[in-house]
Amino acid sequence: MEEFELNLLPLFLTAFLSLILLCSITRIFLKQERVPPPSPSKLPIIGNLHQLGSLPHRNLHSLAQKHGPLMLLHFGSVPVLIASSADSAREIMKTHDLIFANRPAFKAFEKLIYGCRDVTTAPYGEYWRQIKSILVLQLLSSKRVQSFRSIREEETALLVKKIRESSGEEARPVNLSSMFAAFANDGIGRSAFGRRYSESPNGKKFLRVMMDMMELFGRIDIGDFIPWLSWISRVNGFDKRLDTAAREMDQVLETMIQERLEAQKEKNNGEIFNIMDILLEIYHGSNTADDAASIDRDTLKSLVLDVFIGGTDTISTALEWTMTELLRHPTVMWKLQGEVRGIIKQEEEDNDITDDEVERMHYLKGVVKEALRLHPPLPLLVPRVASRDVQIRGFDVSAGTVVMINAWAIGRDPVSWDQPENFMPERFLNSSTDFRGLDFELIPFGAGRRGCPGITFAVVAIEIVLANLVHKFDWKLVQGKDLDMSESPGLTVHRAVPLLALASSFNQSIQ
Ligand code: HEM
Repeated sequence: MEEFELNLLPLFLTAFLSLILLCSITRIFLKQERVPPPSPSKLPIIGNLHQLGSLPHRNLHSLAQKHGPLMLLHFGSVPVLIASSADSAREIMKTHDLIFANRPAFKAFEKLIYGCRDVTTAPYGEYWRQIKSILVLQLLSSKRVQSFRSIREEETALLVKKIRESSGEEARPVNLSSMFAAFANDGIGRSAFGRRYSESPNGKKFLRVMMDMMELFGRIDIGDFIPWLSWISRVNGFDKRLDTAAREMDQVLETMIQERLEAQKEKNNGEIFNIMDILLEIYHGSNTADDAASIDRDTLKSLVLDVFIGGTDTISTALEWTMTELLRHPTVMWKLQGEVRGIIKQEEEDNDITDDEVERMHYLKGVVKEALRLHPPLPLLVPRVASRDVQIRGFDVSAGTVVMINAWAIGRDPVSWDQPENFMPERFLNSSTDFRGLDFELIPFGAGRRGCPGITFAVVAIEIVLANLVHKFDWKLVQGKDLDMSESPGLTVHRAVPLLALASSFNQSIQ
């Protein structure tokens, strides 16, 4: 028996060693089979962070031209997938939308937005589904956007008045950038809180803190990418700035809630007409919508921030770039004026342009699409993160990889667009290509589950402003000055220098 056991030992040992060998070979073999997307070379510790520069969409576009439409970069120790073609965007936001439905939890988001309790930064899951449905079905539905029509019309009329006044008899240059910013702030302010916030002390503080927040969002916090260097943000004051902005914003929002509750008591008519009113109803449990979920106070404030952060800078930037392109392309401007002035009948000349009339302005719609193609306000959209391992266009992408989609590069991709660098709204006239998330060559609003819920709100505002500006004025560049097309760094990419133009009032009846 002993002899038998002894004889078996070498056999067991051989079998055991063979098994280990087999496992190792299989592992090596499987590892070799994993094909990561191509990567530019990186530096120790910082990875590819140094290649982002101040305008990452442009630098990533140049890198993609060398390495392909799917690249794997490393920001510090974090793998970041960059998608720069319509096909790769489609795979991420349509084929594998669920896997990429999460957002990375950056520290600025966590600190500034109540631990990511808003729709934009909340992790994908039941909570996000509930609050997104509040935004989509209650705050930004087509019906609700329609109900804000009088606000849009009044704010547009005010913009036209300001242009007339600031231009004067002698046609002084008008600063369109600052006027568009005021239009977006006041339009959203009135839709959200029922009043123009640029007029009250608390509102002014709100706008100041909001600007601070936007600046902080646009910064790279080194600790998000190289965790052992997170102490730098404590030393250089970044953490303190985040804490101060979060505290100040909370105070301002609390004051707004109190003001709104007081206003409701005074009126005592329970009339619901703005976003804060609806949110307060949901918060107090008196909302009667079928799917009304309850929300706590931090969620209420986070949703207000969603509307402000999502809507103000983006709308004013879109207007700024569209007018820039119109001023640089007088033939397009002339064609657009022809369309708008042809539809607005002479006797209505001083009346507001209606939504129905705008619906018939097909060239205007082409102009807006073309401007958003060349100048998506958020050129890298809002980052997503892979929740599990997945293959994209034959490449292996690991769970935890952050994903950035370069909508700016996709809008200029010669594979999708003829003469991509040229501003040609005509390209949309006989085309069904739209920006609502079905055509991946044009995705200024993103697509899929995490797509922008504010498209209708934004587009009707942009269209009505442009229709009025080209209807009521003739426009020229400030004499002798070519338009500087530089972009300013940040999450939302504005013009680096304000847009100045000459406006002269147009009177249809004397033409
Ligand atoms: C021209 C105007 C606008 C542009 C270009 C724009 C663009 C975008 C983009 C690119 C995203 C990310 C989409 C994705 O990950 O696929 C987004 C998300 C979002 N936008 Fe907009 N947006 C605009 C206007 C608005 C407005 C007016 C609001 C609200 C009033 C708004 C609220 C939001 C929110 C809450 C999200 C987060 C959605 C989510 O994560 O589920 N946006 N927007």
